[in-house]
Amino acid sequence: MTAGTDQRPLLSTRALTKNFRGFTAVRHVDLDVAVGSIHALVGPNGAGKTTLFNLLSGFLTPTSGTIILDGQDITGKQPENIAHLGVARSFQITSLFDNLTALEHLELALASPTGLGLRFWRSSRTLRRFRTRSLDLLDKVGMTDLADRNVGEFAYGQKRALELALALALDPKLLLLDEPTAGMSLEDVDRTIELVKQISAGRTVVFVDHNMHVVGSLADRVSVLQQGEILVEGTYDEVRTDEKVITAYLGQAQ
Ligand SMILES: Nc1ncnc2c1ncn2[C@@H]1O[C@H](COP(=O)(O)OP(=O)(O)OP(=O)(O)O)[C@@H](O)[C@H]1O
Repeated sequence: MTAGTDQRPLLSTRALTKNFRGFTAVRHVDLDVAVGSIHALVGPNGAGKTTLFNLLSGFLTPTSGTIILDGQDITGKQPENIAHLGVARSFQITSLFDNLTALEHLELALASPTGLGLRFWRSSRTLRRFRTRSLDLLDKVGMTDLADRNVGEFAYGQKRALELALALALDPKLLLLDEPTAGMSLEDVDRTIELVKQISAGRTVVFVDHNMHVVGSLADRVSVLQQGEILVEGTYDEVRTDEKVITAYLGQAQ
């Protein structure tokens, strides 16, 4: 977090809980994410990270508990409403179209009512209104050269960078990144770390990643989840030396 950053939470959950037919995937989670911070969610497989992300972005409705965004209760709101309130999510599973160019993806995203979906057909004249902003977003993720190329030709790392640009199209207050470096080469991982640092300027980021190099390089705070609960929260150095965290990960290794 940069010096002088406001410490007020942009996002808070209280006793957030999600049950799936008797199984509790997220249990009484109290999470505070400071304005302007980069916050990592880590934990062994099945700890509840994806479920928590789905709750924060409205893709799942909590069984109980509350989610407050910038002072507003967003518990139980639909994903489109949450997106409108300034929360953007980049997905782990790619949702790009091979036969559209990078520029077309961004123009469509900007032209759609929520900025997220590509569901609405728009005339090319309408889309051109979004060209400058689209090029600006491509520039932010270092993809200007690829603007007119079909996404089908892109390498995996380039597709993930385009997804980041799409997530930025809404100019979100809060950016949720689901495993931004999953499946990447070492080189792409380092490029993505730099990219996330760059695009996080002026916004708040929550991300899930299994790669501890990524977590250590990016996160101001780290919450470690285990069996749906927050086991430990702190800086990367605090959590990585914590006995409970070491035991949780050793348990997984065994
Ligand atoms: N729709 C569902 N119905 C029933 N159980 C579910 C559902 N979604 C998730 N779960 C269970 O909830 C638990 C938490 O899953 P979740 O995907 O949130 O974990 P995770 O920390 O994201 O794991 P990973 O690191 O492997 O992605 C798991 O035991 C999973 O099987």
